[in-house]
Amino acid sequence: MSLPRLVVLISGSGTNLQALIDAVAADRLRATIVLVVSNKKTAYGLQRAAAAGIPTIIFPLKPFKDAGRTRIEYDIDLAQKILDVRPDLVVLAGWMHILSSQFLDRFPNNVMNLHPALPGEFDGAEAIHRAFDAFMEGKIKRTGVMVHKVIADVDRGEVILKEEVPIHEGDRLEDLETRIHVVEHRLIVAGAQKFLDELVA
Ligand SMILES: Nc1nc2c(c(=O)[nH]1)N[C@@H](CN(C=O)c1ccc(C(=O)N[C@@H](CCC(=O)O)C(=O)O)cc1)CN2
Ligand SMILES: NCC(=O)N[C@@H]1O[C@H](COP(=O)([O-])[O-])[C@@H](O)[C@H]1O
Repeated sequence: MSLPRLVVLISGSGTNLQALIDAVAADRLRATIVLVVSNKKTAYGLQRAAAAGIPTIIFPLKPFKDAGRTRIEYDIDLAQKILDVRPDLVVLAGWMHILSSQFLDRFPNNVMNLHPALPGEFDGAEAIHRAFDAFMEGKIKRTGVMVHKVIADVDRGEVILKEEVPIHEGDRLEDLETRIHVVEHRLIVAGAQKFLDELVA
């Protein structure tokens, strides 16, 4: 029986992609990563994929904008490139574009996102910084990480896994970022495996 096929979308360093790569190599994630797509040509995650022998596509939005084309057209082209490799699951691992319904309609119930916040808190970009600011204002004592299904409503899809992350007195932002990234690297693997197990159940 062939392994489930993952496509991973990135925009940056790719430490969460690396966690997936390492988990597949160590047989802690029963899947194969068949493609990595980045919207940023400078994303270090592209180097991580290449080092692991994983095909990559660099697909920036700017050429579409420069040609007077829309984000919807971008999303439709992006979806087709991904569909061409027949994924079982698309993982957003630091993918920093909001995906339109025209993209999501092509992937019913098999897009997953990692987000460094708890459900209903700090949706969107810069979640860790915003949580740290809320802590410094005395509003929260903890934040967290979640893996969720992706719907049009940003970061509001069904939660697959979540984990609280404490914020300690005296923490600097980088202390919280480090603590969160450790949880992310574990949760993205566990969340992908749980998602795949539920797909075949
Ligand atoms: N339809 C959905 N698209 C995406 C989701 C989602 O849940 N539904 N998750 C995000 C990831 N993400 C938070 O987890 C997130 C990433 C980026 C943004 C954002 O405001 N992006 C800006 C552009 C930023 C940039 O290009 O530097 C934008 O798209 O205008 C919000 C949330 C991935 N997509
Ligand atoms: N809203 C989505 C979001 O903020 N995603 C965040 O981007 C970073 C990607 O790091 P990486 O490129 O090292 O995996 C991670 O912290 C991830 O939670």
